[in-house]
Amino acid sequence: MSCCFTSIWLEGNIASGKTTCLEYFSKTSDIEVLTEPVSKWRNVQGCNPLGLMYQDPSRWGLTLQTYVQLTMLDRHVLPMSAPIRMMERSIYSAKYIFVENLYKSGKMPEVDFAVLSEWFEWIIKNIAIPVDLIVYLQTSPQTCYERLKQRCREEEKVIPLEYLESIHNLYEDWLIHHKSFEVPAPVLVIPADHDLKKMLHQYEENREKILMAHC
Ligand SMILES: Nc1ncnc2c1ncn2[C@@H]1O[C@H](COP(=O)(O)OP(=O)(O)O)[C@@H](O)[C@H]1O
Ligand SMILES: O=c1ccn([C@H]2C[C@H](O)[C@@H](COP(=O)(O)O)O2)c(=O)[nH]1
Repeated sequence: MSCCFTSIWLEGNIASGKTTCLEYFSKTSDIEVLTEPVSKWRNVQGCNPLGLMYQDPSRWGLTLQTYVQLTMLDRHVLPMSAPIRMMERSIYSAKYIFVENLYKSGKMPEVDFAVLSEWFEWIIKNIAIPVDLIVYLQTSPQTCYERLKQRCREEEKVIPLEYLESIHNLYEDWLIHHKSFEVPAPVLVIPADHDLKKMLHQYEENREKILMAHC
């Protein structure tokens, strides 16, 4: 990343508290916050690829993940409007976590995985996607399961604990154990099973590390 701009990705399991964390940092001047375009994934020209994927992943996984890849890329290439950008997830986690999970669990046909993989490889080879720091909100799958139920997003009512465990394991292999894929920036791990008050305290404690990421 250039010396004037800092790009941070906020990664973590479903309902780990990413949006809540971004809301907190959005109050800081000089920080631009980009949330995941979930509303688009729930409504593209009147269709709901997120809901379809949860109902029938083998049929609709490719459809959703193609659209996720496009909309995340669109976020990554948006010109920055502040010196620091905090962005919820990335085109990398879409591929390394969610596509990988569909494929590994036998719910994405080999041909769909191959097409998505070639698209992804082309994108990261040909389009600059800068990142200075990855902040990983590390939670237990059980915590996410409870928060997910509390949030009560209609499409996600079918998600079992095992799904969150798979996503968790893929995140841990990628960002903690460095066992699966390239990690494109240093990782700051923030334990995130705590209540909101303690989380806000931890965000304050880590503020400098986050904001000075490119220095
Ligand atoms: N530290 C926390 N303790 C308890 N509930 C939380 C905490 N952080 C977030 N939540 C709640 O959990 C749910 C998921 O949080 P959210 O920020 O939307 O997660 P994500 O963006 O990672 O999916 C929301 O209902 C939110 O209010
Ligand atoms: O590549 C992706 C990214 C996200 N999803 C799903 C997972 C959740 O149901 C929603 C949004 O995630 P949050 O963690 O609540 O922000 O989108 C996916 O299927 N594929």
